[in-house]
Amino acid sequence: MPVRIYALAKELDLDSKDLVDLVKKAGITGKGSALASLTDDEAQTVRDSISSASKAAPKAAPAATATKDAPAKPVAPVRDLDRASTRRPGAIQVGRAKPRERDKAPAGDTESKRPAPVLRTPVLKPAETPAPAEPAEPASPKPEVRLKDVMPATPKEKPSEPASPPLAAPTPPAKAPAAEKESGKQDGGRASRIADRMASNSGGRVVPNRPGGPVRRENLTGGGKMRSLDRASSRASSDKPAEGAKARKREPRIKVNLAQLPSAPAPAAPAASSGPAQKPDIKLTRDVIEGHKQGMKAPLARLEKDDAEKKRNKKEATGSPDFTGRKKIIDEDEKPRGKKGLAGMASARAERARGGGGRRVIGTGDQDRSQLRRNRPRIRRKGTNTAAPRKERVQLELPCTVRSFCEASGVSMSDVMKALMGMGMMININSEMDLETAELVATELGIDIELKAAESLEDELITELETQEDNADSLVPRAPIVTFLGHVDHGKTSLLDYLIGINVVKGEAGGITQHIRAYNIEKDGRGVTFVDTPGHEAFTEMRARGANVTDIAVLVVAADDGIMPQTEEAISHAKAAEVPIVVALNKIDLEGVDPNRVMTQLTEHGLTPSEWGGDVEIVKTSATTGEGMDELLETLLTVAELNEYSANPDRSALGVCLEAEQHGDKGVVAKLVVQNGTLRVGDIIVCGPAHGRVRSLHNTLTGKPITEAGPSVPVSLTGLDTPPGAGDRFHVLQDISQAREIAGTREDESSRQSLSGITTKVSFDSFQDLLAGGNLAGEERAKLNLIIRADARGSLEAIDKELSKFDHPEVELRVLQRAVGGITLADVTLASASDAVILGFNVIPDEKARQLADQREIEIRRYNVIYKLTDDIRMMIEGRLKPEERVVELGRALVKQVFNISRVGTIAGCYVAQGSIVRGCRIRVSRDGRVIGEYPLDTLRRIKEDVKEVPRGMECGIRLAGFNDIKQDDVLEAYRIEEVARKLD
Ligand SMILES: Nc1nc2c(ncn2[C@@H]2O[C@H](COP(=O)(O)OP(=O)(O)OP(=O)(O)O)[C@@H](O)[C@H]2O)c(=O)[nH]1
Repeated sequence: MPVRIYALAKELDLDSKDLVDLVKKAGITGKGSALASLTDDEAQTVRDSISSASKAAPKAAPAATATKDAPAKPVAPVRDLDRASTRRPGAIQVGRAKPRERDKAPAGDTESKRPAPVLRTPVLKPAETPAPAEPAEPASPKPEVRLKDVMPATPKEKPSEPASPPLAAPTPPAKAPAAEKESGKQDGGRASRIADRMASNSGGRVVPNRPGGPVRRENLTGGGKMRSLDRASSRASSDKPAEGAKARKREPRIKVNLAQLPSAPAPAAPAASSGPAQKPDIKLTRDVIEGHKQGMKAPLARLEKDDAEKKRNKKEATGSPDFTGRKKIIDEDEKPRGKKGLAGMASARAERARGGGGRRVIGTGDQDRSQLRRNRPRIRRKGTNTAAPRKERVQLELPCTVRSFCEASGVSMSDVMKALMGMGMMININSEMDLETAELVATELGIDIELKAAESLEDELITELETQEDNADSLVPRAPIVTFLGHVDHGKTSLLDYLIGINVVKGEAGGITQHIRAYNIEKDGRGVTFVDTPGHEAFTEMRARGANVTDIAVLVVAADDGIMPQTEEAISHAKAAEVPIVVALNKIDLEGVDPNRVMTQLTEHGLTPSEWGGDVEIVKTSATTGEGMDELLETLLTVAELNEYSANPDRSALGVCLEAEQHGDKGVVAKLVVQNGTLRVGDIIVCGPAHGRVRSLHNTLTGKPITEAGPSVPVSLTGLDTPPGAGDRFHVLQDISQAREIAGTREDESSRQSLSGITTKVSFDSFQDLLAGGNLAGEERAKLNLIIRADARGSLEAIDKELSKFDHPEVELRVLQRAVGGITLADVTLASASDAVILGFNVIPDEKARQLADQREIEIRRYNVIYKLTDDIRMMIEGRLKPEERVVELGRALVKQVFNISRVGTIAGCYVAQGSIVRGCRIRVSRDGRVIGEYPLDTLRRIKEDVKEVPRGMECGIRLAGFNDIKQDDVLEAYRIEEVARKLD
């Protein structure tokens, strides 16, 4: 019976990828994936080649010292890795840090009671290797992994403990063959094969312990007890004291030496304060502080000055006349009391000047006058700026109004308004400023601004739910979610119907899938969830909304049709989603079909069948006869098993809405897929702009009510207030008011965005900017996603060849899709979901594609010369996109009739369908979606009259300069070339 490589690898306890390599080495070709099947003979060949390699491996001999009489050997058991980690090619495989619960075996468990633990052949250092059976064969010169690296010491182990005597002496070499035979019987030589594999994988550097003997934990650890590798190895090496000592010397042991804590003296209690708390001698008055802020000198300087003045006044008071015209200042203490006459009058005036308060007048200089001014009660005048003092570093929460900006920054309202007007913005004080405006104003006013988006409930709750990591112990395997993609009528729905045992095809209007269907079925106790979409746009649309619900994509290709345009698109969409692809080569029952032709086509599209040495599984199916259906299901389950899809059913549910509609009687019915957690009736959920309490859940296949839905289960749900969109994610919350608030905020946000048309798609300019700004620094290499459409396969190949020459250390060009033909809606959807730029070579977008591209701001760059295309990419990468010649589209006209007039040429009678046709413009002629040429407009006439412009809805006659081969139904696009300076240069 044929056996899959994956299953054989399991049987041999090898990594599937390693076995694929071994199969190749064994001379069996066309088995490129772990899912490929081997016939009995091939499987036997592989087994034989592995065992012969094991015999040939020189490193096998040393381990032959092991016998069943020597249960404790210097061998380190290495636990098998998580299967996920073994999938990584080339990874050094060491034991899992924390074994899963199901992997743990109770101590003393016997081999027969528990499933055989998967043990890896140990790898020893040469010094630690027991005496080789055949001394002539050299030990590995350069060990790959050390024992202590692969086996952590048990907690009980004392690393510094001297090596104890060996538990069992190495078996004499003479006994080795018998031992090998004996042990080989026990496990069918599996360990031998593993040993061989490791020996061969490492190019003979790895020394397996026992090529023929069973590798059991009990054997290795002395009756089930874990033993330190170090100890085991030291025991082994103790047979050869010199070598063992050397090994010990080389192998540093881990010593845990804890330094003794110094006996620090107890901190002395603070001395009790003896007196009252000390108070400052001098208290600066408010005036002094204020004055100092305005540049007034320190009080000491002032006191010195006062002192000097006092002395001078004293002199003057003792007889010298005041020639300076200044008022004489007399110290109160020195004032001659009871003076009469002039002196008395002067003193009385001085007294009045002092205000009679007994306060000392310090002086009458400018400084004093300003102080007097400051002492006056302040009068608050109308219109005075009351804003907080201007700050340098401003923190602002977005969204902010002009008012809140002023308040936060301390800048006057008039200054902010002036700055806004200077930028051509006439907004009022309560207007909201977006991030960009706020930054511009801040720059204009020289304020350092730090803008903080206000933390919303969305961030707080939803982000937390999305990023919440599940404990490894709580994860259980879940059913894979499988999506069918392919060209129309290739049999997606029929296949799904057959698999789930219903017949939907007959019921479909016009035989075309109109709705997304999702069903969960069970096969041999394992579940699979199937999703059938009306087209790959729906699949990609979901990705565009960040809801990549698919685990595995089944590409359905009808064997009679082969790869069709929509198949090509589906391939690109599945590849862009980065999910495993399984091909169902359907309608294989039809007569005369040639599977090889389709397989060749698939190879050309980068999907090499596993039977041709690639890694894509191709299953020949017939939805009519049922041929290959079991194999398809089996393949899907195997892929799922290899990928180990898991989820935590014990957390609150989250998932994706596939579609929703308003029913007259039931209200909103939404079809959801639970991706993680369990959804229950009564749960409060928020899904896009909708929220509510789950009123009912129904099985999507049987329609029966259910109370809960676990991971990967699709359900029909009622209870939401409004229909969410396809691809909207749902979350379960604890509080209905929170759900309401989040849904409301989303609704507001989406209407705000649809009004402002904000999108953040990538363009050459923005990409160049990101590169220049180092915003992509986090990534190893910035990826520029491209979708290429060309007029012919030859052009595509030429473009491919040119693009392959780009080898930039920082930028990786990733072509998501390359196809022949005009730019379609699907291209724009894919570009939108994958942040790609569309490059059209001699092709034009159709009307729907153009509209969607405008709406979502997807950049479509069109070229008619290959070197211009490659030049643009090169210059963008090098950050020197020149001011470009931008094509300004003016309008398009359809050729209704053609008139050939002798001596005049061909006149196209046209109807202007969009924009207008303007004199002096250039005309691009397209036929069947392909550009066939670009020519200057020669004559533009309306009813025999030369006119300057013909607007939309009118008819006109057009003659082109240098082109007379216009045909009916040609599309004429009028454009003008403008030189536009690049935005950011
Ligand atoms: N002979 C033959 N006919 C098939 C097979 N599978 C599907 N068909 C027929 O092909 C036609 C299209 O099948 P559908 O299952 O509706 O194809 P589809 O890909 O789902 O089409 P859309 O829903 O339009 O995307 C139907 O008439 C089927 O009966 C097959 O394996 N063999």
